[in-house]
Amino acid sequence: MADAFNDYEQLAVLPAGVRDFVAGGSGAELTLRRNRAALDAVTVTPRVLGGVGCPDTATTILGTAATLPIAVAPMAYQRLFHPEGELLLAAAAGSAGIPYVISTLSSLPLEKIAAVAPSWFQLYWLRDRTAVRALIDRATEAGCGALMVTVDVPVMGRRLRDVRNSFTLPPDVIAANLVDKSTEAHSTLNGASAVAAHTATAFDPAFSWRDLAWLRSVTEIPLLVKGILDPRDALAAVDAGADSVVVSNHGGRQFDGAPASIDALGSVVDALGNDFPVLLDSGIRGGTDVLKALAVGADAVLVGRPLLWALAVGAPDEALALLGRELRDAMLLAGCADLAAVADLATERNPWPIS
Ligand SMILES: Cc1cc2nc3c(=O)[nH]c(=O)nc-3n(C[C@H](O)[C@H](O)[C@H](O)COP(=O)(O)O)c2cc1C
Ligand SMILES: CC(C)CC(=O)C(=O)O
Repeated sequence: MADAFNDYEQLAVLPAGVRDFVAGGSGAELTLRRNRAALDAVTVTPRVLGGVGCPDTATTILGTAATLPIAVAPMAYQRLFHPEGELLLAAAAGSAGIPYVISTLSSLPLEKIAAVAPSWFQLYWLRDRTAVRALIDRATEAGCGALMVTVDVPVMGRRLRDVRNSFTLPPDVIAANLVDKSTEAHSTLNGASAVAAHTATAFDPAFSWRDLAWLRSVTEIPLLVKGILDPRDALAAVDAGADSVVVSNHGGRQFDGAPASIDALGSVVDALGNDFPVLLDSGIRGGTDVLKALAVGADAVLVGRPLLWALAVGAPDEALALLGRELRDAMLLAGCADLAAVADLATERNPWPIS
């Protein structure tokens, strides 16, 4: 049993290459580290004597009712961490009452995952437009409640840990949704990362606003654009028909030099206005981080790596229960009866970060 949501990284027993694939970032991992330093540097001034008692964490995210302002971030290849992979994590999300986001690169077919819990589908933009269309249709048919299109991976960031490890997927972990390309991440060329080689052939590096407008024209499903950091791009996403944006630097795995997501959040919220739904990810490691993100202006967060470590331990349900408890504790300590009160808290970026 873990004591804190962030404990599972220590508890997980995984091959070194898999551990590095999860923990690593791109380049010198500056943005990866910045995510944590910036969240640590945010201070929130608590309110007192509000008679809170039992804080209410319930919300609605893009029309989906959720018990917490949290969704499971889309993450590829979850059978790397547990034989049941996506099914176990999605079921835990379903029991916790929060949305699970199925990755384009899930290691089980999206239909099987959507059958165990209310899910959204994350879309990577493939060179093959017919394949993109097929994924949208399959996700819709499977009952996915929203489409989250990822816009910060024209190509995978150079993950030096994966390159140095010549990281490849084991034979039983496949990209189950991609009919022709499901096993391409299994062999390396010249000691490169096989995952990087696969995405370089599969993903369209020229993905553009015009494609996003096309996507909007072919589906009425709620559309989230994941990977926004600049307020001008946030406005362009809204122009293209997005229903929400996810402020994200992909957990420091893409452009190494990007700001921390929490530092980019304020200007995006200012540009879009308080009523437009904005999500955030990258660096959320506990209930206090969730509260900070909401106090700075997010409506909800995506939680990433800690849930993969928890999956490896076989305890994603316990992890989500802990995260919920941490959020309720943080709300009580900060004097917030509900999430509207969290949005009203005063925040500052402390010039003397703790670490
Ligand atoms: C192992 C791993 C796989 C990921 N796969 C995807 C993916 O398939 N699609 C996607 O949009 N983001 C993917 N991401 C990024 C996450 O959705 C999220 O943006 C990131 O993990 C947030 O950072 P954090 O984990 O440090 O909180 C992946 C992240 C990790 C660690
Ligand atoms: C295989 C990758 C493109 C999946 C991903 O988004 C990531 O590892 O960050």
